[in-house]
Amino acid sequence: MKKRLQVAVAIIVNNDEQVLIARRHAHQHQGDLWEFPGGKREANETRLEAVQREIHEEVGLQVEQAEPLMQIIHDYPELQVELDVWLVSEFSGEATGKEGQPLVWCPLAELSAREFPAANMQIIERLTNLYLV
Ligand SMILES: Nc1nc2c([nH]c(=O)n2[C@@H]2O[C@H](COP(=O)(O)OP(=O)(O)OP(=O)(O)O)[C@@H](O)[C@H]2O)c(=O)[nH]1
Ligand SMILES: [Mg+2]
Repeated sequence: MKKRLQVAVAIIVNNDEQVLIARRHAHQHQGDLWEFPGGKREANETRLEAVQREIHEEVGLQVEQAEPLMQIIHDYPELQVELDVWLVSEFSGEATGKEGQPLVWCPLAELSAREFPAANMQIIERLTNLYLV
């Protein structure tokens, strides 16, 4: 059986309609691609706690309020991921790459020009519709 990972990811949009993206390290799964910050949910954690913890650990922001946006199950050849995608409506702090990863506030209109893992395609489509229509 393939491994299945539950992954909490955050769509963090600022007042200039830019979304926070990070570049995955070369050695990671789906390396060198852009991602929305987040990571694997731990046992004993709710989905909301997972996204709050991951965002604090990876980019140093406090998630003050977030709403579930969508869930995506995607099969990579080597593993299956369940992306639990949150739209962060309120946050505080300054974003920094706590794990040495490059961070960019990317204008929503330019998201589709970046390379993301295949599982992210539906998210990009959804965001484009939400904000640019
Ligand atoms: N964070 C994040 N992971 C994603 C995205 N899209 C996607 O397919 N993934 C996949 O989700 C899985 C888990 O994410 P992760 O590597 O961030 O997990 P993590 O922060 O707990 O990493 P760690 O194992 O180094 O502690 C990876 O296999 C990654 O390729 C995305 O937009 N953001
Ligand atoms: Mg991560």
